[in-house]
Formats: sequence, C-alpha cells, structure tokens
Amino acid sequence: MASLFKLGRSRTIRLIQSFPAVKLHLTGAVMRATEVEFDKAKEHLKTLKNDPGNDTKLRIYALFKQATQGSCSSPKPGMLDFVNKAKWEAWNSLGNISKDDARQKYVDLVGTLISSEAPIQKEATTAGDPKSSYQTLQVTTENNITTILLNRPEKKNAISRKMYEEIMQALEQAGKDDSVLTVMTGSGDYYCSGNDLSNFTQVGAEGVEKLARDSGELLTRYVSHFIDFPKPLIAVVNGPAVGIAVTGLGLFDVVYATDRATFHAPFSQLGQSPEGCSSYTFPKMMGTAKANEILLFNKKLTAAQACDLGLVAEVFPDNTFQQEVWKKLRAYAKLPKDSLRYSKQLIRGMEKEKLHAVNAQECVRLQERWLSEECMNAIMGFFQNKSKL
Ligand SMILES: CCCCC/C=C/CC(=O)SCCNC(=O)CCNC(=O)[C@H](O)C(C)(C)COP(=O)(O)OP(=O)(O)OC[C@H]1O[C@@H](n2cnc3c(N)ncnc32)[C@H](O)[C@@H]1OP(=O)(O)O
Repeated sequence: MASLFKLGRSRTIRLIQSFPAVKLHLTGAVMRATEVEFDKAKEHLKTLKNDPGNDTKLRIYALFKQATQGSCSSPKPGMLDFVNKAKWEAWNSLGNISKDDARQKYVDLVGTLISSEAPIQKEATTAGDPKSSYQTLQVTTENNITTILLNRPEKKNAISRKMYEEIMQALEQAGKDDSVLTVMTGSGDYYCSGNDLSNFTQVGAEGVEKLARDSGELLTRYVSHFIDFPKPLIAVVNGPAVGIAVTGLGLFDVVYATDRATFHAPFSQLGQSPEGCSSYTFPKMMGTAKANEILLFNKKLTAAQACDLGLVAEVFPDNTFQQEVWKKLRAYAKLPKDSLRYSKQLIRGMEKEKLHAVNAQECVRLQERWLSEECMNAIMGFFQNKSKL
C-alpha cells in the first residue's frame, strides 16, 4: 500500500484516464446527458489542485472501473502486490452496483471534490480584494458560504500573532458580507495545533510582563470576536486540534469532524489554564467531571468521544469527510439568511454577557500563568527538546 500512498495527483489522473472510452448501453436523452457529465467529470478531475487523498483516489478509480467495465471479475492480486490489491479491493467493494449508478456516483464525487476547493481557486487571488491579502489565511466566498482556511500547514496551522489578527479581520468581514454561513477549517493534515508557542519567545525591550499583558489583550479581543459573531459559524475539523483550537470550538454554532481528528487541551501540561470560555462552555456542555478530565488532566479525545460529549455534532469517515460536509453545508446555506442570523442571535444573546465575563477572567489568569516558571519551562521544553504533546 505504501507506494500507492505516494501516487501523485497527475499520476492518478493518468491512471484513471488510461481506460478505454465509455460505451454506454442506455438510450435517449438521459443517456447522452450522463455520458456528457461523465466526460466532463473526467476533465474536471484534471483541474483538481489538492490531492484528495488515497482513499478518495481509490474510490474514484473503483467507480470509473465499475462505470466502464461493470462489476469486478478479475482475480484478486497477490498479498504482496499492495497497489493492485488495494485497487482491486476498492473496485470489488462496489459489488453489483450498475454501470449507471457507478457513473452517477463518479460524477457526484468529482463534483464535490471540485466544489470543495473551487472557492479557493476562484477567488483567493482576486486583485484588490481584501480577502486575497491575508498571509496566514485563505478566505473565500462561494455558494453563500464564507470559508476561513487556516493556512500555515507547515506549522500545523499554529496561530501566530499575525494569524490571530487576520482571523479577527476575516470574522469582521464575514460577519458583514452577504454569505449565510461562515466556516473555519484547516489546510493540510491538522485543523490547528493551537497557539504558536513562539508567540511567547519574542520578548521585546519592555520585558516579559509587557509581553504577557499584550498577549492577554490580544486573546481577549480574539475570543470576543467568536462570542459576538452574528451569523452561524461552523467548524470543519479536518484533523487534530490542540489548545485554543479545541476550547474555542465551544463558541462555534456547529462542529463537524473527520474521524481522524483528535481534541487535546493540554493546559496543565503547559503550565497554563483554560481559555476560549471553555471553563464555562465545557462543563455546561458535557458536565463537570468530563470537562475536568479534558481541561485539568489533559485527556485527548477522539472524534467519536468529542461527539458523545456534545462538542462535535457529527463525525464523518475521513475518506468522504470533505464531500459529505460540504454537501451538507451547501444545503444549509440555501436557508433564509436573516432567519438563521436572528435565530443564532437569540440562542447566543442570553449568554453573551456571561461569556465576556468568563473570557476576561480567563485572560487575567493566563497573564499570571504565562509569567510562571511552570509555563516558561514547558515552552522552553518544546523548543529545546521539541518535547511534543
Ligand atoms: C497571543 C497568546 C494567546 C495564547 C492563547 C493560548 C492558547 C493555549 C494553547 O493553544 S496551548 C497549545 C499549544 N500547542 C502546543 O503545545 C502544540 C505544540 N506542538 C506539538 O506538540 C507538535 O508539533 C504536534 C503534536 C502538534 C505535531 O507533531 P508532528 O510531529 O506531527 O509535527 P511537528 O512537531 O514536526 O510540527 C511541524 C512544524 O510545526 C511546528 N509547530 C507545530 N505546532 C506548533 C505550535 N503550537 N507552536 C509553534 N510551532 C508549532 C513544529 O515546531 C514544526 O516546526 P519545524 O518544522 O520548524 O520544526
């Protein structure tokens, strides 16, 4: 399987295209439309910018085979022929679904892959558009959805000071734009690894106290943007989440996660204390004992556990995560905008004052924590020994 995982996008596409032209057995207008759609889907596949992952590539391969050749009847490749065995298994798993069904599924799958990355391709580079000027994010709007993509994959989307500022700016814009929903997600394999720990190593001439005060002020403003966000805010958790990327989820309206995601808030390990209003939202959401395991004792949750505790609304298999989530979101984004906005504001309204008070209190505690020996040792440990979580 290892070599299959290394197949690049263009090689996979060449592989898929190397099959004989589709011969269809249907008649009439439906047949022509489907054939055209199928051909278009093959063409669209070539324009994919992001590698959809091996599971999805295998599914595309299998659907193509089924659509063009019917059910798998070739002998199973030997155990050591990893690549062909994986391909055979993917094709064989489709059983007896008809060529028509397979063709339709192929068209749907390619469609969702294309549309999940379409906003990025279409709008991210629009000249003069403030959305294109972000350094740490890609912000795009399509199908009534504004997507804020955390875009430092090489640092697991750790939130630098610049990124805190840009997220606040993007939320302000999204709050005012015409979109119905706002989505936050991560690029690469992580959703977000939390606060960029180097935020605490850039000590200016005025010393660490000033750094702690500035950090407290920045965090208070950052969390306030989530408390006050006026329309539905959805987190699409595409991979592991750490620290503030976990605690802040309590301020989103809905959280969807891949089954590959984990949720880890290692505050005591880092000599810190909870933030993002989690000292209030987590116990309220999941009960004190469960919240304490996470916030005091660093318990890392799987996606399924996070779902059981109410932090996550639904978990999807990683290989269909993007297509299933975006399909759902596109449907939600067709709902009446004002109705959604006012409903969200009613739900959040009663809690706002409380949440701002909790945020202020958490940030005061953190300013003290950041100056503590416990915290400084933990941060130095990460950079000196790269001691990971
Ligand atoms: C303004 C202040 C506001 C403060 C708000 C407070 C918030 C609290 C928190 O968020 S606490 C959580 C802080 N996060 C962490 O402690 C995570 C630290 N990172 C790790 O433990 C690991 O990197 C990992 C488990 C997330 C991923 O491990 P993996 O082995 O898969 O990958 P690498 O370690 O090689 O990471 C790739 C590069 O990314 C850098 N990096 C990852 N996370 C962070 C981070 N949080 N801060 C800074 N840098 C991070 C990592 O150093 C690698 O960089 P390199 O390639 O240059 O070595």
